[in-house]
Amino acid sequence: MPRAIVDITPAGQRPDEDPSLAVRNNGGVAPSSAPAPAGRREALLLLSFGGPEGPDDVMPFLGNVTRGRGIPRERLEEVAEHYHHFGGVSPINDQNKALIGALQGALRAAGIGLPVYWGNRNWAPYVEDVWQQMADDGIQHAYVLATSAYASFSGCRQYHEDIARARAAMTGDASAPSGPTAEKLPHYFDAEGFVRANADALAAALAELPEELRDGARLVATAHSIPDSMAAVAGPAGHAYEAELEAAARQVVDLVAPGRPFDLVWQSRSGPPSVPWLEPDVNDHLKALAQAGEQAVVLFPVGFVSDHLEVIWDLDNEAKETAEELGLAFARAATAGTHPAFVSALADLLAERRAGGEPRLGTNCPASCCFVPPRPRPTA
Ligand SMILES: CC1=C(CCC(=O)O)c2cc3nc(cc4[nH]c(cc5[nH]c(cc1n2)c(C)c5CCC(=O)O)c(CCC(=O)O)c4C)C(CCC(=O)O)=C3C
Ligand SMILES: [Fe+2]
Repeated sequence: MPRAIVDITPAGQRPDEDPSLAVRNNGGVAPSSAPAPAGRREALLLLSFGGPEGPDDVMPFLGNVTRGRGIPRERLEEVAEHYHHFGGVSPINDQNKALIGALQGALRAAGIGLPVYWGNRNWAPYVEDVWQQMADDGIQHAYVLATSAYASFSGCRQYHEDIARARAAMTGDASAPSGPTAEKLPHYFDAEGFVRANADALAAALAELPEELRDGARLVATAHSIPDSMAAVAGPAGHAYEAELEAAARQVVDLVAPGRPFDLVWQSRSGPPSVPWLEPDVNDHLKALAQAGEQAVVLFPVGFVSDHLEVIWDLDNEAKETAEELGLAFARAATAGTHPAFVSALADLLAERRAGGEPRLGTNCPASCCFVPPRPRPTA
C-alpha cells in the first residue's frame, strides 16, 4: 500500500542557508570519530530501494518512488510493463535477502556479533517500520549499509534522508527524532572486494565471447543515468558520481586487463525529455561503436550492486537486443551480488566504522552535499 511520506527538507531552502537543515546526515546524529562505546546495543541495517512483490504492488510502488519527482505518466506505465514482464515481482528483494544471509555469515566468521536488519525506502519492509522494530528489540545504534556504492542524491543523500524520516516517524515530529541513532557506512566504490567482485564478473563475461573476439571487445561500464543537475552537485565539490564511477571502472578493468581502455555510459534514463540527463545512453553508444566498426562488447554494470530489474531489463533485454540488431557480439557481466570478496569488504566497512577514526564521505557528508531541492508538492 502507498505510504504517506513525511517531507524532511522543506522546499526552497538549502541546508547551508538554514543551519537547522544541516544535521540531516545520519538522521541528525553527528558521526563519531571515537570507537563504538562498550555495551551499546548495535545492529547492521541493510537499507535498500525496495521493490514490488506482485502485480498489485507495481503501481503503488512506482507512486512511492516518483512522488514529487516529476516523472511523466507515460514513463511510469512503461516501467510498470517491465515489472509486469516478471510477474510484478522485482528481483531486488530476494537479492537483498541473499546479501543479508551472506553478511550474517561473514559477521559471524569475523566474530562481530551484530544482528542484521533490513529496510527499504519504497516498499515493505519500510525503513520506518524496521526502525520501530529495532527500538522494540532494544537496539540503540544502527550502522546503515545502503545498496549503493556511490555519491549522488539517489545513491547517498536520499538514504540519509530515509534515516531521518524513520527517526522522525518514531514520534511523528521531525524536530524530535527518536529510536536508534545511526551512522551510514561510507561509499564503497573503491573497496578492494567490490572491485574484485566486478573484475571477476568482467573476466567471466569476456570468456563468454568467442575467443577470437575477446582481445578486441570493447569494455563498457554502465551506471544509472541521473539528471545533469543532480550530477553537478554530487559530492562536496560536485560531479563525484561520475568521478567515483570512473575510478571504480578503471580499477575493475585494471584487474582484468591493466591499462585497457573502457567507456563509461548511462542507462535507465527517466524524467521528461526536456530535462538533460547524463549521456550517452548505452543503446546510443552501442550504435556508435557498431558504426565505428567494433565487433564485440562486454557491458559491466559497475554502477549497481545487484542484478535488479534495471539491470536485467535495460541490459539483458534492451541493450542486448540493440547489440543483436547491430551485429555486435554481446556479453554482460554480473554485479557484485553476494561475491565473497564483496561481502567481506562490507563486513570490513562495518568493522572500520565501529573502530572509530575519521568518518569518510558517505558517513559524514557536508551539509549541502548531493542536495537536490525537493520539488514543491501540491498541498492536500
Ligand atoms: C542513481 C540511481 C540508482 C543507483 C543507486 C541506488 O541503488 O540507490 C538507482 C537505483 C534503482 N532504481 C530503481 C528503480 C527505479 N528508479 C526510478 C527512477 C529514478 N532512479 C534514479 C536514480 C537511480 N536509481 C533517478 C534519478 C530516478 C528519477 C526519479 C528520482 O529523481 O528519484 C524509478 C521510477 C521509474 C523510472 O522513471 O524509471 C524506478 C522504478 C531500482 C529498483 C530496481 C528493481 O526493482 O529491481 C534501483 C535499485
Ligand atoms: Fe532508479
